[in-house]
Amino acid sequence: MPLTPLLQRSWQRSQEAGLTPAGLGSAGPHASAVQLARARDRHHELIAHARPVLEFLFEQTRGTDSVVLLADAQGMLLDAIGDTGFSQRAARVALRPGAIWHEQWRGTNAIGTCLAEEQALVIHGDEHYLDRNGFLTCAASPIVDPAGRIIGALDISSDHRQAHRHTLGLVRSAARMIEQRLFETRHAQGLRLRFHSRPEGIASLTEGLMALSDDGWVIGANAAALSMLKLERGHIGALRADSLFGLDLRSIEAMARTPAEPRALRCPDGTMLWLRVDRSHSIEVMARRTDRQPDDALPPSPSPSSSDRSAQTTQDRPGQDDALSGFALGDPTLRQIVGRLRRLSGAPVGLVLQGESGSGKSALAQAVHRSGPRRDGPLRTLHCASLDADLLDDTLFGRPLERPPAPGLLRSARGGTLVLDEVADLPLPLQARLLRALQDDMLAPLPGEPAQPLDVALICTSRRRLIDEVACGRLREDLYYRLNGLTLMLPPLRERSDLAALCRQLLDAAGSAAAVHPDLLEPLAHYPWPGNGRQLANALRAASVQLEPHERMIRLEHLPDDLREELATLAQQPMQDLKGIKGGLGGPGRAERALPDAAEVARTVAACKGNLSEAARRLGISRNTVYRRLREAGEGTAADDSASR
Ligand SMILES: Nc1ncnc2c1ncn2[C@@H]1O[C@H](COP(=O)(O)OP(=O)(O)OP(=O)(O)O)[C@@H](O)[C@H]1O
Repeated sequence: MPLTPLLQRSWQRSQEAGLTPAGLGSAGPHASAVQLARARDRHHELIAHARPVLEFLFEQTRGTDSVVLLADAQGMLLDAIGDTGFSQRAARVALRPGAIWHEQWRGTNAIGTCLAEEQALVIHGDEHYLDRNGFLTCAASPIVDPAGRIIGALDISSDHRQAHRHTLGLVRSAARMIEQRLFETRHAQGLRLRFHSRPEGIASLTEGLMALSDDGWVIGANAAALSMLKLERGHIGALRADSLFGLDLRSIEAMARTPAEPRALRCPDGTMLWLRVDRSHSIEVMARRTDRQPDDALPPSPSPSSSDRSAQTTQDRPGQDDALSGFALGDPTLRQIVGRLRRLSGAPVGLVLQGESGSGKSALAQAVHRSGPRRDGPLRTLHCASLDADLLDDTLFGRPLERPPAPGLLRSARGGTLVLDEVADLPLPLQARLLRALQDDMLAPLPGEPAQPLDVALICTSRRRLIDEVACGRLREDLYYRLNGLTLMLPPLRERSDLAALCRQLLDAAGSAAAVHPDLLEPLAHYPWPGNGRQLANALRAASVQLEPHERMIRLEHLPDDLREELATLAQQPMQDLKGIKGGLGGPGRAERALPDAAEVARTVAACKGNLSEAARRLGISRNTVYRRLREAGEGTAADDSASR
């Protein structure tokens, strides 16, 4: 059978992974029930949107010996629906939730290969690398999120005698349905642009969708939009709508407010557009490409200077240009968080901010204070993890009997805000004392002064979930309920869709006029950022000082060595992992020697005193894989502490 170039590449990867066509008995990798539950929890949004589509596909294929599958971006099966008889047969080759169909484990197969090749495809019969999968014919399509990242794959697997030419089209369309649902949810509140070469293509599965941030940056686009505008994923977050459509944001917003007939527009590159505004304040744009040359790619728009941007922000969001708006850069989760904080503003409700180290909890706490009615009052912070019990007591409650008396933070924050950083690190006796003060809502009087009401807004931050701290006895339950009026979980940087905007903000804050080159945004978006915003801010600061005086764009070569190294490792994964373990081609089969599991990785990291780089070296895998394994084992938080080492 002549191999297509795609199959050649995939077979080559399978071979390099140490697989042999007759290999892999029953010992293929399979997530434990706990790991599967965690993965399903992590991907709950994808699963929720995919489930009705899976059911729809199942209806289309019912009675044809088929199973419909949903996988995550690593090829782990998250959901499956199929004909009972065939499902049992499929389960024998691990076509069931928890199995991992990444090419490195199961060779050429529709799910793993579509993820590796980033395209929809069919793998039929003996095109599968492993003989045992030869009875299957499978069609799969990647699923891409609004930020342009592949987040999973959809697959229909059938008995190879049931191969049908239309299956690939069906899977591809179904994947688009899921992507559209994700898009609508993630960008329900923002401005949305809809493109098509024909007016009747609007709202069809082939429409281009684009979402804009409040200040006009492109923060989401589906594959059709990128293809119609000849853009790449890296442009998401790096372009402004006005540079694409020749319309300033005010005009777009004005149209969004008034229902109107579609309006013709000509883009700067000659593309004809029709713009229609609907009542739900989304915008529909119909695009007709004119005689643009194929290589006439849209140039990335130059980033406006920070002064341009701040001027525009002030104009575009009257009354909203406060410290909190610095967190609404385009990521839907953060936008929702900011919305909830604005509604909370000034209410006497305890606020708890949870999130990984460096995800911006302290920065957000400061922004809450600066944007609320207590902004003119004091802002104080107590770092509960960094002081011993006596010092904490003195710092929080003061030393009233001393001459002069030391007031303590509870008193000095009166009329303002007190941030309790890592509140569960307060020793239990101090927690009891704090609870009493909060319940009394009064401060013990200083000598010669009357007792005073507390009058302090409390914000607690924690890297761990406070409810878990209660469960393990580190935080008093009664204090927890007193502190916890509204709990918000900040997303880790790797899950945010506003990386480009955050880079600009951090560079601005560092006083740098530099910008991140669009080509660099894609690798940065795939990096897991264990140190979150803190790590990004440091990397950008370090990179910006590497620029020559005539340079403005930060590129790969300007990044710190360790980050560059990790990005390079990441670019080579998963094959790099395999090489580290197997010593390249010809090594023993995957079934005999697997990647170290999460427990082994956790043990090695502990032996290396939390130094992830050293653990990676000892295990012969990349640091990024170490990090991923720790997260699988639920130990990401512990690793965060040492991740910057
Ligand atoms: N909107 C933002 N999102 C993420 N990071 C930000 C943001 N704004 C600023 N940062 C950067 O991230 C750094 C870390 O932020 P911050 O100290 O608030 O994190 P944290 O979650 O409180 O971390 P830790 O738990 O380690 O104390 C800041 O100093 C800043 O450089």
